[in-house]
Formats: sequence, structure tokens, C-alpha cells
Amino acid sequence: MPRLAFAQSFWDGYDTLEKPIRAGVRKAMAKFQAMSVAELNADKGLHLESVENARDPRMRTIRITDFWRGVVLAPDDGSDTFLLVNVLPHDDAYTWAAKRLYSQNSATRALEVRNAVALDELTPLYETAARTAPRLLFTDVSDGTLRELGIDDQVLRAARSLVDKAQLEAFATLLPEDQLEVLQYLAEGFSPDEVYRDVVAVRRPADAPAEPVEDLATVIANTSARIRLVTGPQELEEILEKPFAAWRVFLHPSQRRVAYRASYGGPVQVTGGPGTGKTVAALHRVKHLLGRSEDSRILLTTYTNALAAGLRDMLGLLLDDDEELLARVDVTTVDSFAHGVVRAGSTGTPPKPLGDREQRQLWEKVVKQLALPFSAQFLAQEYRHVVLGQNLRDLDAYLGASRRGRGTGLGPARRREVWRAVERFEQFLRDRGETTHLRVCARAAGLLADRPAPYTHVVVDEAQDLHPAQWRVLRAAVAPGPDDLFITGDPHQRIYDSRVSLGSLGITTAGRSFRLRVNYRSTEEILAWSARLLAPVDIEALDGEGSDSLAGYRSLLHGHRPQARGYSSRQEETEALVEWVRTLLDKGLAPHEIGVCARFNLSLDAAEEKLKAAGVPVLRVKGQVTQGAEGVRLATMHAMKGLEFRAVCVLGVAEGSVPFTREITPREVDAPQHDADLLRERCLLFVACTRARETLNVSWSGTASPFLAQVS
Ligand SMILES: Nc1ncnc2c1ncn2[C@@H]1O[C@H](COP(=O)(O)OP(=O)(O)OP(=O)(O)O)[C@@H](O)[C@H]1O
Repeated sequence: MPRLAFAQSFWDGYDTLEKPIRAGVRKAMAKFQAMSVAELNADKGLHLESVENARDPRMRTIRITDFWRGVVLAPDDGSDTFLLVNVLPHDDAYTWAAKRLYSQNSATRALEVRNAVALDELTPLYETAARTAPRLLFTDVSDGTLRELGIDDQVLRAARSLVDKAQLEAFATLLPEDQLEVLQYLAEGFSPDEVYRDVVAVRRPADAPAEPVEDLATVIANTSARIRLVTGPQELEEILEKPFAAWRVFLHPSQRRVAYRASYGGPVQVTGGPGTGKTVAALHRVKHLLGRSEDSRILLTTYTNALAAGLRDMLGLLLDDDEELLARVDVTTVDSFAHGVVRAGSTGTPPKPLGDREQRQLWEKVVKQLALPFSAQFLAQEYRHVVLGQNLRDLDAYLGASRRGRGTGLGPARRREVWRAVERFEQFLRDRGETTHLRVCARAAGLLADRPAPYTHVVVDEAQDLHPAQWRVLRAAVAPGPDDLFITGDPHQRIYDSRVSLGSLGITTAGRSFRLRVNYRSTEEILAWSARLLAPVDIEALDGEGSDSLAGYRSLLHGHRPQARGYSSRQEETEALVEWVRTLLDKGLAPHEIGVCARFNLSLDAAEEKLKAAGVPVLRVKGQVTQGAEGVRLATMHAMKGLEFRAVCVLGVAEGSVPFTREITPREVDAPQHDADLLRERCLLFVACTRARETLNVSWSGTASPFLAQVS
């Protein structure tokens, strides 16, 4: 019996096919599992036929319905794997198939596809223009180097005709996948060695013979990043029945490498810009760790309860709702976990954690009572960054502590005054039966330190915002050793005021740090626009050592440029929002595929009212997102973390609001804190904008936010 495989190009369109066409696909595919090659060729219903004037002689089409045909790559070398590459209306299927050429990449050994006809047509035009260009894109890379990286004759000629990155992007949909990625990395300025390591080596099979083996079945087996092999009728039924979630199956090689490495010597750090599949990598790591031993117990954490609920659903999907496996994973936030530990270790009612605003009020009371020369804001920050950040328990520890990163110097006399304030603050909390989340974390870390670690592995998503007190809980939840911590995060998305040096907390990732660069969520236009928001600033690395960058960060998707527009009044801006939402709904977007966000809940109230009045269903996202409920999602910028929508409108990006003046410590009070506050607000806008998959609309009334100066 022949074997059957599905290319990613087929899945890209599968979910949008109508029911009868999907049924046709299932019926046709079942035949591939039931008949011999000779029977397939003779089957009248399937009508397997070759494509006239095809660039690839192995191209065939098959009947799906009267009007739809499947495009199949058929082996002609005696091997037995058929590959379904697309399903299209009859005429389109033939045109598409005739232009495509499948080939094996000489370096990665994977199967790639190109639009050979378009490449032949376009290259000479670009070559003519290139003759008079002052500089070509790949001047500095020799033919020999390009060939070692898998570039073949046709692609080499095209590459030599390009003058800049924009032209490379214009070729992107025509070029073979792995070769395109090699060229994109080179165009970003990565050295050939780095490109070999990050693009070729991660794909090339470990046991690849010196000379490529060319039979189609072997080449298909080398292409797990883009092709799914189906082993039996049950698997076929399952994958065609369920909505297809590409992230479950087709990992980018850089994702697969980090998630499925058998074992690491210690903590691992995976960074990458928004939408690069860090959460997906974390989930696959959980799957791998569960499969390694029946004794593994895993803590999977993320930042908010809403995100934890989303992770739980995704994990269920990835593990096919296997109850035994799911029972071995706790998915929660660090705070909830810490509360659980403290609750289990104490009798009586546990103290109630206060929110930021209530804590600020308490600090104000302290300042007033003790008549101190500090502001409540200063004390709250000192307590958070220095006292809790370093887990200082008494005056002596505080007197000797480093206050790196704090702008105002404090001599011993001043420190004594601060400590008096700390003691008074904590006394207030005790008297009122209250606490703070970070104090609960400090307590939980202490309790965990005295007992055997409850987990064999801890996987941390959205790690960039965790406070040292939260890291201490995670450190204590698993014994130091191989595969203890797997950490994913993006320092460009830091939106809370946390500063960490992971090394000083016993979490060293040196030699085990990886970066993801391909964005699966947003179009290149949205990414490039959003990345410019961060261009003027330096971003500290996730582990607190050195800085991070978005070099090489890119998307394979293309679309419209984001719109940024100012209005003369709030009312006009809200009216434009309603119009924008209506246009998207008319285009066929479902309400829940549209996200509207703003810095303040107040701005969302106005938007909600206007949208409702226009008959548009809306749903406020606060904490948990109600599953299944329909409505345009309205969320503050903070609540947008980790979410994504086909279209996003960021409202109210005006001076005074973004950055929010009240949240910015005056420069004269504390210069480093002032800069940190501004950076946090800038990152917040970046997070909001990078939630958009296809459409991004940014608006304001009055004067635009100063952060928009670099992008428009
Ligand atoms: N290998 C993949 N194939 C297809 N889709 C993928 C893949 N990896 C990730 N995605 C999709 O890309 C989107 C972003 O992925 P994910 O949420 O894991 O990224 P992230 O890096 O954690 O993003 P952020 O930092 O912005 O929260 C999701 O819709 C996810 O399903």
C-alpha cells in the first residue's frame, strides 16, 4: 500500500474549505490507504492524472468533487509516499500545479517548493535593473558559501539580482522555503556560520549521508517541519475531522530543537519577539517531559489567570485530552501556586492580598504618620525593588544591601528611616489581616525550601515580568539539576516594573539560551511598524545580563500597512472606531476576531457604549475570557498580554495617556526610575500593537503620543 503525507500548503487552506469539499478530501485520501499504486492509477473516481506542461513531472491532480481537485506529488522513483500539497478549484489546481517545482535542498535535505515559472520570468527583469545598481544585496557572500548553505542554481541567479531586502521580500512567495530563510538571515547581517547553525543544522538530519539520498519518501521524511506523514486510517480520520491547529504539528525547526531536545543540563531560556511561538514551544516541552517518565510532575506557569486558562485548553489539545498526562501538570500563575503553598502550610484564614492602589494608600498613611521626607511612591518602589527584590528581612540586611538601579543615594540615617517605614507598613498589614502577593511569594519560597521540591520540572511562560520573589518560588519548586526549569519570555514585552538577575537567584542559563525569530502571528508590515516603536531604546535581556535585540525577527505573512490616525475629539475617534469595526464585520470577520484596547478602562467604557448603540456585540476582557461568548473584545493594554486577534484597534494613543503621566516618576525624583517607567509604557504600546494578526489601527485625539514619532 502507498503511504500518505500532507504538506503544510494543504493545511493552510483546509479549514476554510466547505463541508462537501472536505468530505471529498477524506474520501479521496482513504483510497490512498486502501489501494495499491496500480489500483490508484486505474481508479475512475479518483481520476489521478498528470498535469500538462508541468515543471515537475511528478505533479498529479485527483478528483475531490466535480469542481475541486487535489494536487498531489507522486513518487516516480519506486518509493511509495504520495504527498497532498493543495486542494483548489479545478482550473486553479492545474495552473498552480504546472508552475510548481519540488526539489530536495542539498544542505537541509528537506523537500522545498518554488514557483519555478515566476522565478524564470522575474529574474531577468531584476538582473537588468541590478546591472546599474550601486550595490547588490549579497555582494559579500561568495557563490561557494551560498551553495554550502543549500542555494541552488535557479535561486542563486535570482539572489544575485537583488539589491535590497524589500526585493527579497517581493520574491519570498516564489522561493523554496529553506533557501528563502537562508537568504533572509544573510540579508539581516548574520554570518554564514550563524546561518548554517540556525537554519541548516537545525533541519539537516543528524545521520544525513554525505551524498543526498533522493527518493521522495526519504526526502519527505526529512521534512517534518512542513509535512505530516499519516500512519493509518484512524490517524487520517482524526486529523481531517478536527479543526487543524498547525502549531500542534508543524513546528519551526528552531521550536522543535528547543522543545524536543532529550535533556538539558540545567535551566533553559527561550526568547523571541511577539508571536514567535514561545508559548507553543513551552507546551511542546511539557509534552516531551511528560513522555520521558511516568514519574514526572510538571508546574506550567504563566502571568495571568486568563492566560493560564488558555494554556490549559491548548495543552488539552496537544495531549489529545489524555487525562493521565494532564493530571501530571499543574497549570497556574506563580501567585496562585504560592498562595496554595501558604494556605496548605497555615491554619486559620490566610491574609488577604492587596492590590497596587490599596498598597499605595497604605504607604501614604505610613508617610503621614511618621512624617517622613519620602513620597509614598518612592517607598513603594524601594520596598518592591530593594526589600522584596533581595528578600531583606532586617535593618542590618537593608543597611548593607546594594541599591543598584535606584537613582537616589541613601546614607545609613536615611536607610534607618526607610526601614522604620517598612516596619510600619508591615505592621499595618498584620493588624488588618492583609498582605501583598509578593509577600505571599516570599513566604511560599521559605516554606518550599524546607521540604522536598514538589515538581520534577517547571516550565515558565511569559517570564519577562516576574519579580525576584516570584522567581524564588519557582526556584524552590524544583530541585536544581537537569531539566529543572524551561523558561520562555520576551524582554521587549516587559510591562510591569520587575528587574531580575536570574543568575543571582540560582537560575543560570548560560550555554542553554535559544532565540526564536519567525513570527507566526502578524504580518511583516505590522511587525516592522511595531518594532520601530522600540527602535530608540535599549532592552535589558531576560536574565538581566546585557541587552536583547529583535535582529532577524520577521514574519512570513504579508498584508496592509497599519493605520495611525489622529482625530480632533474623543467623540470623533470613537465614531471612527465604530465605523472601522463595522467595515471589518462586513468583510466577514467574526466579532471575537476583533480586539479593541486602550490604556484606560474609561476610554473603553465610551467605546463599549458607542459600539453597543450601533448594535455591535461586545465583551469586556477582564481576567477570565468567557469562552464561546461572541462579541468584539475590549481590553486594557495590560489585559492584551498573550492574546491575539485578526484585527486590533489601539485607541487613545495620545500625549499624556501613552505614556500615562501619572505613572511616570519625575526625572528629578529618580532618573533611572523615570527611564524605566517610560520604557515600560513604550513596551506596553508595543505589546498592544503586536496582538494584531492582519489589521492594526492606532488612533488618538488631540496630540499624538510621543512614542509614535518614530513610526509615522
Ligand atoms: N509552528 C507553528 N505553526 C503554526 N502556527 C504557529 C506555530 N508556532 C506558533 N504558531 C502560532 O503563532 C501564534 C503565536 O504563537 P505563541 O503565542 O506561541 O507566540 P509567543 O511567542 O508566545 O507570543 P507572545 O510573546 O506575543 O505572547 C499563535 O497563533 C500560534 O498558534
